[in-house]
Amino acid sequence: MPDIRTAPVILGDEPGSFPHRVLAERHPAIIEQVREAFPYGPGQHRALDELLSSCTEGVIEPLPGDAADLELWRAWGLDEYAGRSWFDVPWLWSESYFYRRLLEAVGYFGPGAWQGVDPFRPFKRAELDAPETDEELAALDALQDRPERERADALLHGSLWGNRADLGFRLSAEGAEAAAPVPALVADDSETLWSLLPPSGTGTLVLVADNAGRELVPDLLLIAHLLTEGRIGRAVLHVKPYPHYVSDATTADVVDALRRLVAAPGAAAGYGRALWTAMADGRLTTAAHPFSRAPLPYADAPDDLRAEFAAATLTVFKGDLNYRRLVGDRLWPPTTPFDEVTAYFPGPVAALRTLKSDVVTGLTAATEKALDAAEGRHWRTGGTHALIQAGASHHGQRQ
Ligand SMILES: O=P(O)(O)OC[C@H]1O[C@](O)(CO)[C@@H](O)[C@@H]1O
Repeated sequence: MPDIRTAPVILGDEPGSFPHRVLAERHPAIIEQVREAFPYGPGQHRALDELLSSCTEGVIEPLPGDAADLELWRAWGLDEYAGRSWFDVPWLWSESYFYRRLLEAVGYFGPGAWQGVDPFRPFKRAELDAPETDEELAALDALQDRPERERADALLHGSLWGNRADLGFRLSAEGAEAAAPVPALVADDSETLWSLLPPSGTGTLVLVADNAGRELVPDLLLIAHLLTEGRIGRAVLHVKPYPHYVSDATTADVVDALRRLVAAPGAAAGYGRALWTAMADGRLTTAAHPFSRAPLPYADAPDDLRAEFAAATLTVFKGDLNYRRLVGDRLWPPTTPFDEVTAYFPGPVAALRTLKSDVVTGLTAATEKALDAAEGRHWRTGGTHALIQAGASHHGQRQ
């Protein structure tokens, strides 16, 4: 039985490793991509230049003394990590702080005319407007006559594989969508997941969203189905209070996705209208908790958030980043039981995630062996594999 207290926290300090490449290559690429997407002024260009040299060869700088979230970041470890190399602190922390600094550099926090302008909006919009989104929505028409469980499974898989459409990930994994995933699902607890949401259910689903655009649309379709079919009475969609990790969904992205759905032809509009009505009568709400963008695992969630998770019938975490935060961003032996690493979680919990970083738990030894033999380490980060994990047995104990 793997010792869950000793799995090493992932750092970005090993040249050639996946986390190192994200810090050394992806972050500079994101800076340039954002710079090119907007007619920024000289102050913003200067700030982006400074961020570029800081994150590649400098150290972690503290936040400005008047930053509204300074105290939050200090509580999240800023005092401990300021002055150290971006590569030597926990990778999750380093990445999350990079996005905080990027928003700062483009004037997102103001004051000034650029306050609140999402630097990732053009990429999110392009994805929502893409012909692939039309195709995915049109496919809903053929689903309408199928039995409920079949529709539920199709929408669950749509939400799961929608996670492959993450924009930041595409910067360095072009072609992942076309690759043949073998085996596609490395763990499949969908029976457990459905048993937690029986058709006669009236409970609350908390869905901790990941990316906007082509991931958020199928997430919303899944929620619409669960509400309409009475598998849940309420849903709370957790989004980020600020733009984060390139394509993470904010409330503005939920609005864009809902408007896209109601304007679509065919069955898609019906899902959109059902969601619109559910928002109006309170069965669907969005939440943007500050901890959603914390550089920390969910084991450190504050009491109000833990209470919300404890009260939910099921909490579903979407995507790679949320998975890292749910199980802890550590190099677990892949056979470490999912139930064990989520034992701290205060309620039933599930994860829908395509694999885009080294963290993984809950595999059988045979699956791990087959994947290693076929692909070396690539299966962990290539985005061609996915998992559905669910656990109902938990003790809610803090680690
Ligand atoms: O959008 P997702 O599924 O959370 O994936 C984002 C992932 O991309 C990365 O930025 C690089 O893999 C990870 O840090 C992060 O876990």
